[in-house]
Amino acid sequence: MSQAGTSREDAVLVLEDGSMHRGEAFGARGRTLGEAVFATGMTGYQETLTDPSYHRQIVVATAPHIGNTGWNDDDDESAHIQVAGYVVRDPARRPSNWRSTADLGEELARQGVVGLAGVDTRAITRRLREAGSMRAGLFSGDALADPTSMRAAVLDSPEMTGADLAGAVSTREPYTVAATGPTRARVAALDLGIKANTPRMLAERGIETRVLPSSASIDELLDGAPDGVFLSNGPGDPAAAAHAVALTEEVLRREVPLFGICFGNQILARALGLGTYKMRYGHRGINVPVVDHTDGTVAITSQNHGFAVAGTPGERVDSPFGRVHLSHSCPNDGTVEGLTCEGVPAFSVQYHPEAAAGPHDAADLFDRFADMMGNR
Ligand SMILES: NC(=O)CC[C@H](N)C(=O)O
Repeated sequence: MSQAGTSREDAVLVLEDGSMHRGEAFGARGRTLGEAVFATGMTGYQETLTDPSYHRQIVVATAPHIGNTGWNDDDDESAHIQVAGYVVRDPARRPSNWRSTADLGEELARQGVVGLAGVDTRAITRRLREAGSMRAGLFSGDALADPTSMRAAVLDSPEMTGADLAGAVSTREPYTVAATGPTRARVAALDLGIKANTPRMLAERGIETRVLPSSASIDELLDGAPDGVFLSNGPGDPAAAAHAVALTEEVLRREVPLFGICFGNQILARALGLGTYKMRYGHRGINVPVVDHTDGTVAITSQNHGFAVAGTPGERVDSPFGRVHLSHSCPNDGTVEGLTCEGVPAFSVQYHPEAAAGPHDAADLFDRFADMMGNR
C-alpha cells in the first residue's frame, strides 16, 4: 500500500447481472455485499455515507471527483459510516478544506468500509438505470477470488425486497434532544434510522425531541403525552416494517399529530391501507423536483429512496382514517412524494426537508408540523 486509504491494489465490483468492474482498492480491504444503488449528489458525500437509510447498500457516486473536502467532525448524520460499500471514479489525492480532519479513503479504512475507485461510475450507473438496482459485492485484498465464486456470494446475499432493517440502525436507548430556547412542543420520534439534522431542525423551532428505538411499544412512544409523533427515514422495505405500521395506526386512531419523512412516509401510507412498491432504481440525489398539488409550487429536494407509495398523484383516496390526498409528486417520473390526511392530523413526504446534504426548499415542513401541534 502506498499510503493509508488509497493504493494501486486491485478491487472489483461484481453485480448480480454477472458484470465485473475492476478498479483500485479504496478504503478498507475485504469483502462487502449489498444492493448497488447510484447517488447523484455533486456534494455531501459525508452526509450520504453516514445516512442510516443507506444501510446494506453499496453506493456508486455519479459525481466523478469525490473526497475534495476530506472528512470533518461536523457533518456526520449518525455515529458512523452506514453504507455497505462505496464506489467512486476519481478520489481526491489531497483533500483541502478548513474543516477537514482526515482523508476520505483513510476514514473509510479506519471505519472498515470497503470501497472501489478508478472505475467508470457513469457506465455502472447506466447499467443500474436500465436493469434496476441489484445485489452486488465489492472484493479486494484477500477477499479477491475467482469470478464464479465472487458472483455466487452475490447471488447468495439477501434481496432488499422484504428486508426489515430499521432495528439494525435504530438507537438502543431513548434519548432527548432539547429545544433551542423555550420549549414550544414535545415530539416523540420513532427512530427507524433517523438523521442527526432532524432533531436539530425541530430544536431550532422550539421543539424538544425524544428519540425512541424502533422496537418501542405504543405506551413507550406516547409516554408523557407528546404533542406529536415523528416517523423518521430508514433502510429496508416498508412492507416488512409491521411494528412501525401498527404503532402508526394507533397514533392515527388517537389523533396525535404525526409527521413522517421518507421511510416514515411509506409507513404512514401502509398504516392508511395504501401500497408501497420497489422502484427500478429509486431517487438518490440532492436536486430532485417535487410538485405540491395543493398549491402547484415546486421544491427542489434531497432524496434517497428505492421504494415508493403506490397511487395517482393529486388524487384523494379513502382510508380507515378518512380521506387522504396524494398531495406531492415527482415530475420526473410521476412518483407519489407525499401524503396529506384530511380526516386526522397527519402528513408525510418522501423527500428530506432536513436536507443534509441538499437544498433547504422544504424546511418549512417542520414549521407546518409545529403549527399542527400548536393548533391541537
Ligand atoms: N431514506 C429513506 O427513508 C429510505 C426509505 C426506504 N428504505 C427506501 O429505500 O425507499
